[in-house]
Amino acid sequence: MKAIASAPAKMILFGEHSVVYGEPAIAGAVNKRAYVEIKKSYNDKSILKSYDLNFEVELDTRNKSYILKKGKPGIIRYILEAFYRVHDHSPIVMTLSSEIPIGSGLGSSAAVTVATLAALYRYHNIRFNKKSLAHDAHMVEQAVQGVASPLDTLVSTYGGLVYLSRNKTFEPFRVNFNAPFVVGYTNKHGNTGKMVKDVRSLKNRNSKVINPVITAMGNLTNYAKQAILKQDYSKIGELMNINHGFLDVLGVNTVELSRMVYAARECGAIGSKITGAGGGGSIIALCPGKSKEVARGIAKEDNVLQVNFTKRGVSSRVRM
Ligand SMILES: Nc1ncnc2c1ncn2[C@@H]1O[C@H](COP(=O)(O)OP(=O)(O)OP(=O)(O)O)[C@@H](O)[C@H]1O
Ligand SMILES: C[C@@](O)(CCO)CC(=O)[O-]
Ligand SMILES: [Mg+2]
Repeated sequence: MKAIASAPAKMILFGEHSVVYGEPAIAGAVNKRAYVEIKKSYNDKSILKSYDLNFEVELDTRNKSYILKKGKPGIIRYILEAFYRVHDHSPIVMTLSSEIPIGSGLGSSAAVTVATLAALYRYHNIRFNKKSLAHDAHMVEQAVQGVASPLDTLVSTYGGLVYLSRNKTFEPFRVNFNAPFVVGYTNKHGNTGKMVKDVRSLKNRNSKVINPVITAMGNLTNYAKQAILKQDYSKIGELMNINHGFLDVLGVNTVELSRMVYAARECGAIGSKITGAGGGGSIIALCPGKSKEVARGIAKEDNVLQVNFTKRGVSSRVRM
């Protein structure tokens, strides 16, 4: 018997970082996924491995520890946190494969966490639904990162384009929003846990300056919600540019991200901004009628990822 699960990456359109302080955010699932398979091990060892990410770990479930046979511990921490919450001591082999660039602001950690938990629940025949899964995945991200909003794990679980409000209710957008975005990413990775902590200490050191910025980011997201409902691309673009400026204020911008953001605008994007935690990672550019030009402009020095929004969230099953 095998348990199989997959979950999508996400793109944050508005509200990264400010969402950690309870401000609203808008994000959508995209058609790049993380896939997890869990099956019984035929020796007494439990192994977690990924060919894509080039790691292999032997689990010591009784001591909640592990031996790293190959690769970097990074993303493994999310998988282990999920395992220790659900798994017993029975030996298994878990394989992860992922189409999502890691540490690039596209929610690789959330997708891996959601897919791992869903596969574990299937493997152990534990009842779950999207609400409980999104909650549990958020707990895992929070445990690993210290601080995390529920946004990434919600989007990865439910799929679609969603608005997370100030009181943490989340609403799917009822419009068919197919705005043409180009994603650019650098080879320099960000680390969400570190970026969130850096923003928090900047905020603590300069609260009277940074607190109003965070509130303004929330207000901006609410304007953006209206603009999306009206499919008003030029307003969305204008708000993306302002949002990028605020993220720069929070200190999560980098030379590479700036380079991509301005290259995109020069090539005809009507809005461009960091997406995700920053410190490396990705930008998104809204470029109606100019996608090819913008992709070419970014690709001169960085990488382009072709993505589309998807309604498909987590998916899981058991195969005999
Ligand atoms: N090559 C790698 N192999 C394994 N883990 C990695 C590798 N590169 C980065 N990591 C780890 O992967 C994790 C990525 O999660 P993180 O939340 O930082 O990024 P993300 O989810 O892709 O972006 P965001 O949270 O901004 O959407 C980090 O813990 C990082 O240490
Ligand atoms: C930076 C952040 O807002 C988004 C990371 O994709 C962190 C979080 O919401 O947990
Ligand atoms: Mg993450």
